[in-house]
Amino acid sequence: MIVTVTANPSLDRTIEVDRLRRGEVQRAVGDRVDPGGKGVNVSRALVANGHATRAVLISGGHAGTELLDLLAEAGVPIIEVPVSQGVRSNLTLAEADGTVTKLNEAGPVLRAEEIEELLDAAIAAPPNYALQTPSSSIDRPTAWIAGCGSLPPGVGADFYALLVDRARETGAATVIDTSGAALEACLASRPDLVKPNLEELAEAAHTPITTLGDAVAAAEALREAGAGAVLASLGAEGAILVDDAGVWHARAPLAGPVASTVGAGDAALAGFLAAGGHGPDALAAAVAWGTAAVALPGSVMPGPKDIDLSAVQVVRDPDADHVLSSPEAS
Ligand SMILES: O=P(O)(O)OC[C@@]1(O)O[C@H](CO)[C@@H](O)[C@@H]1O
Repeated sequence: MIVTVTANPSLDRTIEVDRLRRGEVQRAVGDRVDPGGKGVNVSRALVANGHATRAVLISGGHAGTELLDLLAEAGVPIIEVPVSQGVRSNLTLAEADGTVTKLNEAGPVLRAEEIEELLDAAIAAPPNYALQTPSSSIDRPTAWIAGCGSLPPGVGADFYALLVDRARETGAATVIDTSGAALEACLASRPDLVKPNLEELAEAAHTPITTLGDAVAAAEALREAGAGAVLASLGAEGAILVDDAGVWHARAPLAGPVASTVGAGDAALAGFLAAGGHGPDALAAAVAWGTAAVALPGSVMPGPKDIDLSAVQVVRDPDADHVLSSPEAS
């Protein structure tokens, strides 16, 4: 069972234009609405591939109602924590050449009691972690709590640190996918895994990253600060996994043109957890799921027919001098 926790979910609106011309009135050539927020996307990807999950999220306002309706349509089991202000809407402007401009709202201001209810809901679902995960087998956990995404106003940067501390009491393993102060603050609580993208990794390690060696060194710095393992998504360059057992790099060729990079990192995390959340096979799954997501519009999550594990190449101790290309958008 993989429980995702999204403190700042969103209704993701995607507007497609041939080419964005700032300051002009333009007609969209396409549009779509997806349920959004990083943890929500991880749960959507898991459901699309037949894995057990629950999405714990806040809900409120018209956007929140629409978000819950879309999740029900997609068959995503949810635990909602009603809040007084409305869930945000995030806007993606997608141009024909693959350029993506993303405008994310800050999100609703949460009250102290709403934050507490969200933490309680995360820990309460499901109630039988201890049965699923003997405390000594954290290397191969069967239950994960995944805290994903930005934190809305009113939520302290220590939210994920609190989540990790409380999750530990349940026997579940923890993964945190966030950025900035929230990522740095969670490390002291020693999450089992963190999943930054390239920019988030560089920011958290306070170092520029231009080569694979730089990325591995930054991941090691996050491990020294408390993370058990680091799964870093590197956009077109695939992903690296750095843990107690070693360093691996995996990548896969794109199957077709880039439709949308939004949510690709979330699909990658879902693939990693679905494949056991540990080791090079899980890394290969992460890259297969993430690569499949890039070929799909908006933040559509890939299903089994989209995912090609055989196209992924995994290398142990990759070439540290390899210069990385484009950063990931998410
Ligand atoms: O503002 P955050 O929480 O960092 O990111 C939110 C978001 O951009 O992440 C998902 C893609 O990863 C989208 O569904 C959503 O709009």
